[in-house]
Amino acid sequence: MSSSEAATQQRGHSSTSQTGVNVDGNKSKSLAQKVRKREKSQPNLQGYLQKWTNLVKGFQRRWFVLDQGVLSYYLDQSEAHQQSRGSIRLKGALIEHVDACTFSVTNSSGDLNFRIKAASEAERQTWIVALELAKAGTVEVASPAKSSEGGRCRRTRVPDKPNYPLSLWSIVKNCIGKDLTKIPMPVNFNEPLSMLQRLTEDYEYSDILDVASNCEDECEQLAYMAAFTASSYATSSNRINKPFNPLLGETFECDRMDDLGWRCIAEQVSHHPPIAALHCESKNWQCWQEFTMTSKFRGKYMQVIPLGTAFVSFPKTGTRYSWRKVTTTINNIIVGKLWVDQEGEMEIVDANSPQGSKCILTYVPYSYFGREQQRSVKGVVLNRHKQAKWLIRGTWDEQIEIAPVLRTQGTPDNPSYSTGAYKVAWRRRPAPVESEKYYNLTTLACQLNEPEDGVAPTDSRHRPDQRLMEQGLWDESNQEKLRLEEKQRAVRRVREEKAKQGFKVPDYQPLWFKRENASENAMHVYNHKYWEAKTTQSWSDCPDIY
Ligand SMILES: CC(C)CCC[C@@H](C)[C@H]1CC[C@H]2[C@@H]3CC=C4C[C@@H](O)CC[C@]4(C)[C@H]3CC[C@]12C
Repeated sequence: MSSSEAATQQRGHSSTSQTGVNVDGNKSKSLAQKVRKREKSQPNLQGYLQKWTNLVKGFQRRWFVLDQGVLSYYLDQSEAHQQSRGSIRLKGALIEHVDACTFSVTNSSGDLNFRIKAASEAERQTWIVALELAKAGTVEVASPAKSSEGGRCRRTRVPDKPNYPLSLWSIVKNCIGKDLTKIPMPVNFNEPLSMLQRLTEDYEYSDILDVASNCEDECEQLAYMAAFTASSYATSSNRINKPFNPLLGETFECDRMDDLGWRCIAEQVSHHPPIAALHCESKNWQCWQEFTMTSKFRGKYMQVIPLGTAFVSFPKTGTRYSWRKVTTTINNIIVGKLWVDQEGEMEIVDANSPQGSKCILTYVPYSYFGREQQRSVKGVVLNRHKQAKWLIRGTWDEQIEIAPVLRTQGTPDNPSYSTGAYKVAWRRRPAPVESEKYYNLTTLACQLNEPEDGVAPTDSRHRPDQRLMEQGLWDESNQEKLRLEEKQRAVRRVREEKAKQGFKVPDYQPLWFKRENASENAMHVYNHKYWEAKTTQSWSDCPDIY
């Protein structure tokens, strides 16, 4: 029996059922009546209960116990390890389903307890019933919060996507062979996020990096890295809208130090070809990447081949890794429902020594091995002597499991392994309720474009066409988009004119990144000036791009 199970039983509750919570039959009947009664006076209740059920569904293997007013969340042993920063992840999961302000999370010696803080008396009542339903017991829900504790209160959704049908084919049929970023497209196919914001979503499952940062075994660390790289594709399974192509000099900051433990800054450092540079930091790790892509539109489908490299460094273990992203294919451009696939081989290599250990991951394309293999990811971690040490299996849209290799048999060309037990290194959080109405955005994604005071004037959140689009004003947005693109072209023309007249005109100089040629592949790296500039609001060097 795991310790959590023991704890559960000690308190006189039995283990979880399918929905993660055991509801005593008789009790739930009377509670159901109670709910119906309350519902009459509180039409909102059903919504809360729906949210609650969805929340619980997401945690099938976990435990919920109500004890003296505190709803405790227990992890079984294997996950306790995986979620050493569980409070954050837990909070993240909860934020997906309920207003961020209704929760505060505390981490007490191994167990994770969360208290529910209601914003109003009505909401408090609602939670009492919801919790009673989930588990019989006396519940005490804290009274309305005076001020929101820790972290600020963030929005949890964006306006619904309006329905203005337009045929994609009618727009792109004359563009076969062209690059996606060069095809002029109305916002009807967009999502209300810039590519800078979309790339920031790579850190949605940053808790995997926190776990990896504590791995003493480099090969195990690499296995977690595999899970992390796969997790960044989760959203692409149902997000088939085009992010806004950032303007040259556009930036995006995302400071989630207070609740998620990281902050990220991104800048569009080149327009032709479009290149974005990102830098994300936390106390346990640092990540940076340069992203650029080539894309080919081939008629029925379109392929995006990302160029550029992503890096991670773990100060605690002194390790650094790098990898390149795999090819994304967007299918059914002409007819049918659009769908996205990932394919290719990804090598996560030791950035300190090329002879070091590495992880080889294969994103298996659809149709290769039939339906059961859809979206599957398989891989192996090799140590510096090329011996297999960990196996990785799973899918990029659901979960990744990892297991240590105990013995290798067979021939070098056709090895077979016996492994220890597989553990879940990453599991996707369930989609927020009704997200299909708003571009299938996750809660984090919704919060990325939330207006915020004090950010740079070049921040994606100030981009007017993107804001109008989010608000559903697509005609106005399309007009603005044309204006901004024209403004960008005008700046470029002036530069070209000057060059023609023999003036020496330097290329655009990024404000927050510098081009580094030290390594064999030149790339833009962070110059560590952004957050300092933010504290003093020194934005005078920012270009006027909107
Ligand atoms: C014609 C229109 C509708 C096509 C839309 C294409 C969209 C869905 C494609 C174009 C470029 C793609 C992105 C390319 C690279 C990455 C980086 C990776 O770390 C996560 C996925 C992500 C972010 C892809 C998501 C899907 C994407 C945004």
